[in-house]
Amino acid sequence: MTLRNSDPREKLFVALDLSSLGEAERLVDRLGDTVTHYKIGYRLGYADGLAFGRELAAAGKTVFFDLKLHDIDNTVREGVESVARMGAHYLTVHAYPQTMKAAVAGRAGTGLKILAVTILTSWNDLDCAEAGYSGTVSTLVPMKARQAAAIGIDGIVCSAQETAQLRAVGIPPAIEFVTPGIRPAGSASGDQKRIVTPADAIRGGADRLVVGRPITGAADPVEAARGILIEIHGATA
Ligand SMILES: O=C(O)c1cc(=O)[nH]c(=O)n1[C@@H]1O[C@H](COP(=O)(O)O)[C@@H](O)[C@H]1O
Repeated sequence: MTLRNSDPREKLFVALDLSSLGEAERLVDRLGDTVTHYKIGYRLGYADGLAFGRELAAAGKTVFFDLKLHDIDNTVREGVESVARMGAHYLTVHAYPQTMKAAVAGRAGTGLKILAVTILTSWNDLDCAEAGYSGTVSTLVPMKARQAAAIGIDGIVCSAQETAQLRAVGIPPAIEFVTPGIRPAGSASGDQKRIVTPADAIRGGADRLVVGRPITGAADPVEAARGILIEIHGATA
């Protein structure tokens, strides 16, 4: 294992789900070198966060734009081309075959990695049924992950509850497993329904953990991030 791969910070994306640029800048300053990987989603992204993401990338941070794209092929491909020019490292799309194919075409020749969101970690089997799916989480996530792998997607977003099963059904190690729904023991689950602790996520084969409120909502975010990094380090083989 290389030194770089053994740095637990490589495995933690902090979700900057904050309401303003000022708040995000203050948190990033406070976290300093403790955190190297950031995710920017709807809340901050639509509040000048995309330009901030570009600045973070220029400052050497790894930046994940969580835009969860899903639209007609042309719009997805051209949108991905624009994101690739912003210097972000990761971008999410929903794991529908046409959307994933368009995203892979849009990022061709760039360093941008496309992550496919399978079934949201805030969903359980009842939510899948309500949305019109005939399958369950345990059948839909592998189906979508296989489709993503065949299309050439770089990573899969799922719960860490599913990662071991996905490797067992042949999703190759080159495809990263990026897992939200991470909750340190004793922390509030909020709207997340498929939660896993940081240590169990790593032991189960997650490559990267996405953590928002357990860090952004903590009285001491630096201490919360450090606690999660210690758990990741302790669980890394
Ligand atoms: O694509 C994502 O990042 C994502 C997918 C998913 O299935 N579940 C999920 O929670 N997320 C994101 O991961 C973050 C989780 O935040 P917390 O629940 O606050 O830790 C949020 O920014 C979500 O938008």
